[in-house]
Amino acid sequence: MKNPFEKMPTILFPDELIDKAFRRAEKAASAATPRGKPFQKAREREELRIRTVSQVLRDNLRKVLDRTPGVSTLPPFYQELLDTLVDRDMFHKSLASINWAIKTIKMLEDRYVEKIRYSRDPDEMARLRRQFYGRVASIIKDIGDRLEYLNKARDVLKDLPIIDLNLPTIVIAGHPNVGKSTLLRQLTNAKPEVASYPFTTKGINVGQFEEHWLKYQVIDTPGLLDRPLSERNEIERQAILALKHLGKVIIYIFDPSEYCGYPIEHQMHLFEEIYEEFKEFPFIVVLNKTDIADEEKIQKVESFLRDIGIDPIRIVAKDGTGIDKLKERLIGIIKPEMEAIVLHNMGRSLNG
Ligand SMILES: Nc1nc2c(ncn2[C@@H]2O[C@H](COP(=O)(O)OP(=O)(O)OP(=O)(O)O)[C@@H](O)[C@H]2O)c(=O)[nH]1
Repeated sequence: MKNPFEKMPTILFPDELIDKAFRRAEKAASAATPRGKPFQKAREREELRIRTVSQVLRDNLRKVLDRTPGVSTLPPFYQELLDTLVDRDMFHKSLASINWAIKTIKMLEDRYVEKIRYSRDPDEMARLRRQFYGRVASIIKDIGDRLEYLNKARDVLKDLPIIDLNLPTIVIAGHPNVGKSTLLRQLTNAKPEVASYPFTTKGINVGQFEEHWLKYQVIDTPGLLDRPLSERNEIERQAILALKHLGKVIIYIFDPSEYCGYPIEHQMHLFEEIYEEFKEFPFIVVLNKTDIADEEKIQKVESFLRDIGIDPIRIVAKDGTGIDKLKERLIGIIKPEMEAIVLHNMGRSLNG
């Protein structure tokens, strides 16, 4: 799945949109070759102007509606992100007002075409057509603020991360510099794609790997799961909530070498916070940089973890040591769940 907002079109300013419609109408009217008496020719031209203006306006507005996903149809991950970035209520109201405008313009079109059909006076027809122009122009101006709001929302939303919501997702956490991106590269065997994520200047790193015909997605969100809760603002908390809709397993990385710049006591403290925050998730904890770490520090972290029932894995992300074991553990957690989902879906399609 792609970013669901990727196809949202830019919307013209109200004046531009109105001008465009009126210009098209003039072009259509002058290209037409109506036949009959003068009042019949005039009628055909005025009718054509009205229909064209209505069509151009409605087509442009319809495009916005068609290419903007309805909020309630979005996966929870994107709904959560939407809430942090734009006002969901305003977003919804803006779309509703476009819908209203489309219907009202169509209604006016039909009404004015009918009025013109009853007339035999070209001057009156022109007056009616101008009246129609005035009314549709004011409808477009009325929704101008809403259109502008959607334009701004689009600029923000089109940059949301491209994450495959169908893949089981593994989220990496741990202090800065403990080796998160090194592990991601090692696990996914590919240069991770850096997608922009609205809460960090660094972007989100996304990579995938395949094992036993199942694809897995690994993401690292620098700046998000590497600091204590108290240092996070409201938006970051919301972003973490969004991650919760996405993740299946958390890999937490310790750096017992302390080369990352954080003493192990700090790392244990952050771990406790993240462990608490994601308590409904399975955790896999790795001890990285065991090639350069003191055995004593490694054991200290290990015994801290074992006390809370976690069996950590020693790795060296830089050269791949321990990665196979880590993958095995990941697959052991995710695969049965994925298989259960596949069986469940197969059962459903067989029964229905
Ligand atoms: N000796 C050793 N160094 C490692 C290992 N894994 C990572 N490093 C080094 O640790 C440093 C930090 O690694 P990164 O992968 O950039 O760490 P990070 O957690 O992604 O950092 P941020 O994205 O800034 O949070 C780099 O210089 C890596 O080369 C390891 O297993 N052993």
